[in-house]
Amino acid sequence: MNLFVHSLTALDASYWCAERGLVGASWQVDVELDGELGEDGMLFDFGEVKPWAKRQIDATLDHTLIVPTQMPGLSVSECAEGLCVRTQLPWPMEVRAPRQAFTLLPWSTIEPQRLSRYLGEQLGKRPPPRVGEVRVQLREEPIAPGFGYTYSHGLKHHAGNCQRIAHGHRSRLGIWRDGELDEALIQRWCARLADIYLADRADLVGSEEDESLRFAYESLQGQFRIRLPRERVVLMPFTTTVEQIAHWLAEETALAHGGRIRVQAFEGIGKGATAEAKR
Ligand SMILES: Nc1nc2c(c(=O)[nH]1)N=C([C@H](O)[C@H](O)COP(=O)(O)OP(=O)(O)OP(=O)(O)O)CN2
Repeated sequence: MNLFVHSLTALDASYWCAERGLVGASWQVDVELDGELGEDGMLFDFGEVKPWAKRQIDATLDHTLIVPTQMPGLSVSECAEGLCVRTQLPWPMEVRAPRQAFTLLPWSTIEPQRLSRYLGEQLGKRPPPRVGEVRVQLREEPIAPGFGYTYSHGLKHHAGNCQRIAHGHRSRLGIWRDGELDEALIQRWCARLADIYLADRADLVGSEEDESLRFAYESLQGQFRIRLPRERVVLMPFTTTVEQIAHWLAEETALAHGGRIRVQAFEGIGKGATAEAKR
Protein backbone atom coordinates (compact mmCIF):
# COMPACT_ATOMS: atom_id res chain seq x y z
CA MET A 1 0.00 0.00 0.00
CA ASN A 2 1.19 3.49 -0.80
CA LEU A 3 0.29 6.65 1.10
CA PHE A 4 1.24 10.14 -0.07
CA VAL A 5 1.16 13.66 1.36
CA HIS A 6 1.88 16.46 -1.09
CA SER A 7 3.23 19.81 0.17
CA LEU A 8 3.79 18.28 3.59
CA THR A 9 6.05 21.18 4.52
CA ALA A 10 8.44 23.66 2.95
CA LEU A 11 12.19 23.24 3.15
CA ASP A 12 14.23 26.47 3.23
CA ALA A 13 18.01 26.32 2.95
CA SER A 14 21.02 27.61 1.07
CA TYR A 15 23.44 25.53 -0.95
CA TRP A 16 26.78 26.14 -2.55
CA CYS A 17 26.92 25.99 -6.37
CA ALA A 18 30.05 26.17 -8.55
CA GLU A 19 28.27 28.45 -11.04
CA ARG A 20 25.99 30.58 -8.84
CA GLY A 21 27.79 30.62 -5.50
CA LEU A 22 25.55 30.88 -2.43
CA VAL A 23 22.00 30.03 -3.54
CA GLY A 24 18.87 30.56 -1.43
CA ALA A 25 16.38 27.74 -1.99
CA SER A 26 12.83 26.79 -1.00
CA TRP A 27 11.16 23.51 -1.91
CA GLN A 28 7.78 22.00 -1.29
CA VAL A 29 8.25 18.56 0.24
CA ASP A 30 6.08 15.69 -1.09
CA VAL A 31 6.32 12.44 0.88
CA GLU A 32 5.32 8.87 -0.08
CA LEU A 33 5.26 5.91 2.28
CA ASP A 34 5.10 2.21 1.33
CA GLY A 35 3.98 -0.41 3.83
CA GLU A 36 1.29 -2.64 5.30
CA LEU A 37 -2.17 -1.69 6.50
CA GLY A 38 -2.93 -2.01 10.22
CA GLU A 39 -6.13 -3.32 11.79
CA ASP A 40 -7.53 0.23 11.61
CA GLY A 41 -7.25 0.08 7.77
CA MET A 42 -4.53 2.73 7.76
CA LEU A 43 -0.89 2.66 6.83
CA PHE A 44 -0.08 5.65 9.06
CA ASP A 45 -2.55 8.26 10.34
CA PHE A 46 -2.33 11.44 8.23
CA GLY A 47 -2.45 13.39 11.48
CA GLU A 48 0.84 11.77 12.49
CA VAL A 49 2.63 11.75 9.12
CA LYS A 50 3.17 15.49 9.10
CA PRO A 51 4.70 15.95 12.59
CA TRP A 52 6.79 12.79 12.12
CA ALA A 53 8.28 13.97 8.80
CA LYS A 54 8.55 17.65 9.71
CA ARG A 55 10.42 16.88 12.93
CA GLN A 56 13.08 15.03 10.97
CA ILE A 57 13.28 17.51 8.10
CA ASP A 58 13.67 20.37 10.61
CA ALA A 59 16.47 18.41 12.31
CA THR A 60 18.37 17.68 9.08
CA LEU A 61 18.36 19.88 5.96
CA ASP A 62 16.02 22.69 6.91
CA HIS A 63 17.68 26.07 7.50
CA THR A 64 21.18 24.69 6.91
CA LEU A 65 23.90 25.57 4.43
CA ILE A 66 24.10 22.47 2.21
CA VAL A 67 27.72 21.89 1.27
CA PRO A 68 28.94 19.59 -1.54
CA THR A 69 32.21 18.57 0.11
CA GLN A 70 33.70 17.03 -3.07
CA MET A 71 33.48 20.24 -5.05
CA PRO A 72 36.92 21.41 -6.27
CA GLY A 73 38.25 24.34 -4.25
CA LEU A 74 35.95 23.71 -1.29
CA SER A 75 37.30 22.81 2.14
CA VAL A 76 35.76 21.95 5.49
CA SER A 77 37.69 22.09 8.75
CA GLU A 78 37.03 22.32 12.47
CA CYS A 79 37.25 25.72 14.13
CA ALA A 80 36.39 27.41 17.41
CA GLU A 81 32.83 28.11 16.23
CA GLY A 82 32.28 24.49 15.11
CA LEU A 83 32.95 24.11 11.38
CA CYS A 84 34.65 26.35 8.88
CA VAL A 85 33.61 26.03 5.22
CA ARG A 86 35.76 27.80 2.62
CA THR A 87 34.97 28.05 -1.07
CA GLN A 88 36.83 29.32 -4.12
CA LEU A 89 34.54 28.82 -7.12
CA PRO A 90 32.82 30.87 -8.46
CA TRP A 91 33.94 33.24 -5.69
CA PRO A 92 35.56 32.98 -2.26
CA MET A 93 33.44 32.66 0.86
CA GLU A 94 34.14 31.57 4.41
CA VAL A 95 31.43 30.55 6.86
CA ARG A 96 32.16 29.63 10.49
CA ALA A 97 29.27 28.36 12.55
CA PRO A 98 28.09 25.58 14.88
CA ARG A 99 28.00 22.18 13.13
CA GLN A 100 24.21 22.05 13.12
CA ALA A 101 24.16 25.02 10.73
CA PHE A 102 25.60 22.83 7.92
CA THR A 103 24.59 19.74 5.98
CA LEU A 104 27.75 18.19 4.57
CA LEU A 105 27.18 15.89 1.59
CA PRO A 106 30.05 13.97 -0.10
CA TRP A 107 29.02 15.13 -3.56
CA SER A 108 30.47 17.55 -6.12
CA THR A 109 27.16 19.35 -6.79
CA ILE A 110 23.82 19.77 -5.03
CA GLU A 111 20.94 18.60 -7.24
CA PRO A 112 17.29 18.55 -6.07
CA GLN A 113 16.74 14.96 -7.34
CA ARG A 114 19.67 13.64 -5.36
CA LEU A 115 18.71 15.73 -2.36
CA SER A 116 15.20 14.23 -2.55
CA ARG A 117 16.65 10.70 -2.45
CA TYR A 118 18.92 11.68 0.43
CA LEU A 119 16.00 13.07 2.44
CA GLY A 120 13.94 9.93 1.72
CA GLU A 121 16.82 7.81 3.05
CA GLN A 122 17.08 9.99 6.17
CA LEU A 123 13.35 9.68 6.87
CA GLY A 124 13.53 5.94 6.17
CA LYS A 125 16.13 5.43 8.90
CA ARG A 126 13.46 5.79 11.58
CA PRO A 127 10.25 4.72 9.84
CA PRO A 128 6.89 4.58 11.60
CA PRO A 129 5.48 1.09 12.39
CA ARG A 130 4.49 -0.92 9.25
CA VAL A 131 6.24 1.54 6.90
CA GLY A 132 8.91 -0.07 4.72
CA GLU A 133 10.10 2.61 2.31
CA VAL A 134 9.95 6.41 2.35
CA ARG A 135 10.32 8.51 -0.79
CA VAL A 136 10.60 12.29 -0.94
CA GLN A 137 10.21 14.68 -3.84
CA LEU A 138 11.50 18.23 -3.49
CA ARG A 139 9.58 20.56 -5.77
CA GLU A 140 10.24 24.22 -6.55
CA GLU A 141 7.28 26.57 -6.47
CA PRO A 142 6.52 27.56 -10.09
CA ILE A 143 7.76 31.14 -10.47
CA ALA A 144 8.14 32.74 -13.92
CA PRO A 145 11.81 33.33 -14.79
CA GLY A 146 12.91 36.74 -13.53
CA PHE A 147 10.04 37.06 -11.03
CA GLY A 148 11.64 35.35 -8.03
CA TYR A 149 14.52 36.29 -5.77
CA THR A 150 16.96 33.94 -4.08
CA TYR A 151 18.72 35.39 -1.08
CA SER A 152 20.60 34.01 1.92
CA HIS A 153 20.74 35.61 5.35
CA GLY A 154 20.69 34.96 9.09
CA LEU A 155 18.54 36.47 11.82
CA LYS A 156 20.65 36.81 14.95
CA HIS A 157 17.63 37.58 17.16
CA HIS A 158 15.64 34.52 16.07
CA ALA A 159 15.30 31.87 18.76
CA GLY A 160 14.99 29.05 16.18
CA ASN A 161 17.06 27.95 13.20
CA CYS A 162 16.64 31.24 11.29
CA GLN A 163 19.55 32.52 13.43
CA ARG A 164 21.89 30.46 11.21
CA ILE A 165 23.98 32.93 9.25
CA ALA A 166 23.70 31.29 5.83
CA HIS A 167 20.25 29.90 5.18
CA GLY A 168 18.05 31.16 2.38
CA HIS A 169 14.84 31.26 0.45
CA ARG A 170 13.52 31.29 -3.13
CA SER A 171 10.59 33.65 -3.16
CA ARG A 172 8.06 35.48 -5.28
CA LEU A 173 8.07 39.27 -5.40
CA GLY A 174 5.22 41.60 -6.31
CA ILE A 175 5.56 45.36 -6.85
CA TRP A 176 2.71 47.73 -7.68
CA ARG A 177 3.22 51.36 -8.67
CA ASP A 178 0.18 53.62 -8.38
CA GLY A 179 -2.02 50.52 -8.24
CA GLU A 180 -0.56 48.82 -11.36
CA LEU A 181 1.59 45.69 -11.22
CA ASP A 182 5.02 46.82 -12.48
CA GLU A 183 6.73 43.83 -14.08
CA ALA A 184 9.83 45.80 -15.10
CA LEU A 185 10.43 46.87 -11.48
CA ILE A 186 9.91 43.31 -10.23
CA GLN A 187 12.41 41.94 -12.75
CA ARG A 188 14.95 44.65 -11.90
CA TRP A 189 14.80 43.87 -8.18
CA CYS A 190 14.82 40.11 -8.73
CA ALA A 191 17.97 40.44 -10.84
CA ARG A 192 19.59 42.59 -8.12
CA LEU A 193 18.61 40.11 -5.39
CA ALA A 194 19.51 36.90 -7.27
CA ASP A 195 21.84 34.68 -5.23
CA ILE A 196 22.62 37.61 -2.97
CA TYR A 197 23.51 37.78 0.71
CA LEU A 198 21.24 40.17 2.63
CA ALA A 199 23.05 41.54 5.66
CA ASP A 200 22.23 43.81 8.56
CA ARG A 201 24.81 46.61 8.60
CA ALA A 202 24.91 46.26 12.42
CA ASP A 203 26.59 42.83 12.01
CA LEU A 204 29.40 44.19 9.82
CA VAL A 205 32.91 43.75 11.17
CA GLY A 206 35.35 46.23 9.59
CA SER A 207 34.63 48.71 6.83
CA GLU A 208 31.91 48.45 4.20
CA GLU A 209 34.52 49.74 1.70
CA ASP A 210 36.56 46.52 2.06
CA GLU A 211 36.61 44.18 -0.94
CA SER A 212 35.50 41.32 1.29
CA LEU A 213 32.80 42.02 3.84
CA ARG A 214 32.75 40.20 7.17
CA PHE A 215 29.73 39.73 9.40
CA ALA A 216 29.66 38.18 12.85
CA TYR A 217 27.21 37.68 15.67
CA GLU A 218 26.46 35.49 18.65
CA SER A 219 23.06 33.80 18.95
CA LEU A 220 21.55 31.09 21.10
CA GLN A 221 23.15 28.30 19.00
CA GLY A 222 26.64 29.86 19.16
CA GLN A 223 29.02 32.11 17.21
CA PHE A 224 28.40 32.79 13.53
CA ARG A 225 30.74 34.38 10.99
CA ILE A 226 30.66 34.86 7.24
CA ARG A 227 33.05 36.55 4.81
CA LEU A 228 32.18 37.15 1.16
CA PRO A 229 32.91 39.61 -1.66
CA ARG A 230 31.27 43.04 -1.35
CA GLU A 231 29.48 42.67 -4.68
CA ARG A 232 27.68 39.54 -3.43
CA VAL A 233 26.13 41.49 -0.50
CA VAL A 234 23.27 43.93 -0.13
CA LEU A 235 23.58 45.87 3.12
CA MET A 236 20.37 46.79 4.88
CA PRO A 237 20.03 49.27 7.75
CA PHE A 238 18.15 46.74 9.88
CA THR A 239 17.74 43.04 10.54
CA THR A 240 16.68 41.12 7.43
CA THR A 241 13.22 39.89 8.41
CA VAL A 242 10.79 39.77 5.51
CA GLU A 243 8.85 42.68 7.02
CA GLN A 244 12.00 44.82 6.87
CA ILE A 245 12.88 43.56 3.40
CA ALA A 246 9.41 44.56 2.13
CA HIS A 247 9.68 47.93 3.85
CA TRP A 248 13.17 48.54 2.46
CA LEU A 249 12.15 47.55 -1.08
CA ALA A 250 9.12 49.85 -0.93
CA GLU A 251 11.17 52.80 0.33
CA GLU A 252 14.03 52.30 -2.14
CA THR A 253 11.62 51.91 -5.05
CA ALA A 254 9.57 54.98 -4.11
CA LEU A 255 12.77 56.99 -3.73
CA ALA A 256 14.11 55.93 -7.13
CA HIS A 257 10.89 55.97 -9.16
CA GLY A 258 8.37 58.05 -7.24
CA GLY A 259 4.66 57.29 -6.92
CA ARG A 260 2.74 55.06 -4.53
CA ILE A 261 4.63 51.79 -4.17
CA ARG A 262 3.26 48.57 -2.71
CA VAL A 263 5.62 45.61 -2.25
CA GLN A 264 4.58 42.06 -1.50
CA ALA A 265 7.74 40.17 -0.51
CA PHE A 266 7.55 36.44 0.16
CA GLU A 267 9.95 34.57 2.41
CA GLY A 268 10.05 31.14 0.84
CA ILE A 269 6.69 29.63 -0.11
CA GLY A 270 3.31 31.01 0.85
CA LYS A 271 4.22 33.60 3.48
CA GLY A 272 5.73 37.05 3.58
CA ALA A 273 5.03 40.71 4.23
CA THR A 274 3.50 43.70 2.45
CA ALA A 275 4.76 47.27 2.75
CA GLU A 276 3.91 50.60 1.17
CA ALA A 277 5.81 53.82 0.54
CA LYS A 278 4.96 57.06 -1.25
CA ARG A 279 7.04 59.90 -2.73
N1 LIG B 1 7.42 37.59 11.20
C1 LIG B 1 8.52 36.90 10.79
N2 LIG B 1 8.77 35.68 11.30
C2 LIG B 1 9.87 34.99 10.87
C3 LIG B 1 10.72 35.55 9.90
C4 LIG B 1 10.43 36.85 9.40
O1 LIG B 1 11.15 37.41 8.56
N3 LIG B 1 9.33 37.47 9.87
N4 LIG B 1 11.78 34.84 9.46
C5 LIG B 1 12.06 33.65 9.89
C6 LIG B 1 13.25 32.92 9.33
O2 LIG B 1 14.00 33.72 8.44
C7 LIG B 1 12.95 31.60 8.69
O3 LIG B 1 13.87 31.28 7.66
C8 LIG B 1 11.58 31.39 8.12
O4 LIG B 1 11.42 30.02 8.06
P1 LIG B 1 10.10 29.23 8.37
O5 LIG B 1 10.09 28.12 7.37
O6 LIG B 1 8.93 30.12 8.44
O7 LIG B 1 10.32 28.72 9.80
P2 LIG B 1 9.66 27.53 10.48
O8 LIG B 1 10.58 26.38 10.32
O9 LIG B 1 9.41 27.97 11.87
O10 LIG B 1 8.27 27.26 9.77
P3 LIG B 1 7.77 26.08 8.83
O11 LIG B 1 6.54 25.61 9.46
O12 LIG B 1 8.85 25.05 8.78
O13 LIG B 1 7.52 26.67 7.46
C9 LIG B 1 11.26 33.01 10.94
N5 LIG B 1 10.14 33.76 11.36
